[in-house]
Amino acid sequence: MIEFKNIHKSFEDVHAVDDVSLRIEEGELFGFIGPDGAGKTTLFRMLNSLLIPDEGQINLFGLDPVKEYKKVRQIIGYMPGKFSLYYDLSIEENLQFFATVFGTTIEENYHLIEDIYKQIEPFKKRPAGKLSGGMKQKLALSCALIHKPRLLLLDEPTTGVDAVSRREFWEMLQKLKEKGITIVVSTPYMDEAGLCDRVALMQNGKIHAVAPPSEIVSQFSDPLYTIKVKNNYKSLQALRQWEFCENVYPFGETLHYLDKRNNVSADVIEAYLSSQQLTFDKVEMIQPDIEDCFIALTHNVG
Ligand SMILES: Nc1ncnc2c1ncn2[C@@H]1O[C@H](COP(=O)(O)OP(=O)(O)OP(=O)(O)O)[C@@H](O)[C@H]1O
Repeated sequence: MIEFKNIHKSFEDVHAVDDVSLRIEEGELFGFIGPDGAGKTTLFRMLNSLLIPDEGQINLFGLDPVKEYKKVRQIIGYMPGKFSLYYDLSIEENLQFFATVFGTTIEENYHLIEDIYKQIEPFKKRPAGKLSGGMKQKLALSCALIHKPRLLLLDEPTTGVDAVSRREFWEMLQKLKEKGITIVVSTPYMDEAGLCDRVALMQNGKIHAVAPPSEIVSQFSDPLYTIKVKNNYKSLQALRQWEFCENVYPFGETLHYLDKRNNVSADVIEAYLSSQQLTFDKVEMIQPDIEDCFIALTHNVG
């Protein structure tokens, strides 16, 4: 079990992590979801003993990362946001290096990385600096796993990686979870939230919700509308000025709209848009996804 109790960390006047308390069970695939600057990296760096909290305690499988940092570093496989690889070393040399640092050998834990490593093994003599984003990511994951960690800590592992490699990466994480490794991952991509057992929605150093993704979505009870308009910016401004508007935001190529009244129909919204001389395709009630929930939870929160 991993437990954060009232964790605070500031950098001068920035509250990077602001009173975070939560518990992650052993064997979970747990995600921290939040935009840049939410505090995810700072939280991860305290968990793996690279930063000391200003206040609060962390319990990592019974260890205190401040007092027992040497033991903590042995049981964590950390993949930082910026790639951790040595670019002048080849694939094979990078892996060898990480195995040696942790006092193990590639052979000893090869079974753990086999599925991932065999995809890059044909290029094992190539320097890490000459690999594609997806290949670097697979190598970094292999390096983080080579000492058979109890916790795999992955800080934005899919940022800057193409869509196919992102999907493959999450499939690899599911397989590692089946092997009993606890996985804590951060991501700014809301669509990846649905692939975690539970997620924490984080912004401005605070956790706004912790639950399985399906539960977060099911708690969203307000009617939500999608509006396809010709001019998103003009329509956004007009809707924001409408007295009944609870919230409106761009969502892909459409707008998502919430009304202060509970029983408003799409026709009423269409009538308002027409009265403002705005051209639209249609207004439809839709089911929210995790991104809508994130926006709703953090709406009006400083
Ligand atoms: N060493 C530091 N010195 C000063 N400010 C910092 C430092 N590290 C982080 N911060 C600030 O703390 C806040 C949280 O940053 P953090 O890196 O933890 O967020 P994040 O969610 O990981 O986002 P990102 O993807 O941008 O790293 C940001 O405002 C950041 O500028």
